[in-house]
Amino acid sequence: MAPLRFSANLSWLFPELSGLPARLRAAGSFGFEATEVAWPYAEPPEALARVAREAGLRVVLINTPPGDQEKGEMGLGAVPGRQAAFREGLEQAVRYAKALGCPRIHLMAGRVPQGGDRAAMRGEMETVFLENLRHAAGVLAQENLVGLLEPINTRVTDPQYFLDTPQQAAAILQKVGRPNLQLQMDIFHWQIMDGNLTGNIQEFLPIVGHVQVAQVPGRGEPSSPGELNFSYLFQLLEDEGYRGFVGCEYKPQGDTVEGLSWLRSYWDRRGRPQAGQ
Ligand SMILES: O=C(O)C(=O)CO
Repeated sequence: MAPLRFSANLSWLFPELSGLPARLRAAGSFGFEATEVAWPYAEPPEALARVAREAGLRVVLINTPPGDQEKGEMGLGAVPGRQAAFREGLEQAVRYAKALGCPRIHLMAGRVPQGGDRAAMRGEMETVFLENLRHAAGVLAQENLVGLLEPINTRVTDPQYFLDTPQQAAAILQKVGRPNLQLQMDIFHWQIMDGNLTGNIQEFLPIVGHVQVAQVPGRGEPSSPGELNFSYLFQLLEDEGYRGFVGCEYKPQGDTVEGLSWLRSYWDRRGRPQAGQ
């Protein structure tokens, strides 16, 4: 089986470095071939693309903008009344993805609006999400881009988030029925919501376009103390033939590079894919 390919999530890694350019350089120096950034929008895309190129890095995932974070927004895809803002954010994300050569965009669903009742709003929010996803799939297809839906756990991380299980996301993807919309599997969130990782990974991997990892419950390195056996989970992903990227989206428990010893060990044991493979 081919070794897994890892991506440095620079919205989480290298917090000891200020600014995305410095984090890009640090990720390249460590030996990553790829990075992902939730919201790269504070920097001009061409400047970021230059730094990434100089660092020998591909950018493999960005998110649609969060919306008005001061009003508690965390994505707009399923938020009633925010369709125009979602479409504007999608256009911005597509501009950045094209400049960065980034093939995937996480289409953030967003939260049940403050004061709203999840059960009462579920139908309306799903209808808005389906409408926005059909639009997004068409826009992305023109640029040969993939849109991703990520369930985020509502037990701990984000109780108001609209999309919180792979079952819900898969049902929405089924309804939209566009091949360039896929599932973003964040193993941290899946463990917290349901456990049953072997069963869920095997069931949903065929529609997965990106994976992210962090230990549970502390959201630290895969090697940090916690519930998950990543030696087993990485082997499972290899055995199941997963060929996408695995995003290191975790909170370093100390110095980022020291905390990456688990990845050095993986590369020592499994070898490193050649860049561009
Ligand atoms: O919160 C997360 O896990 C995300 O990946 C948001 O993009």
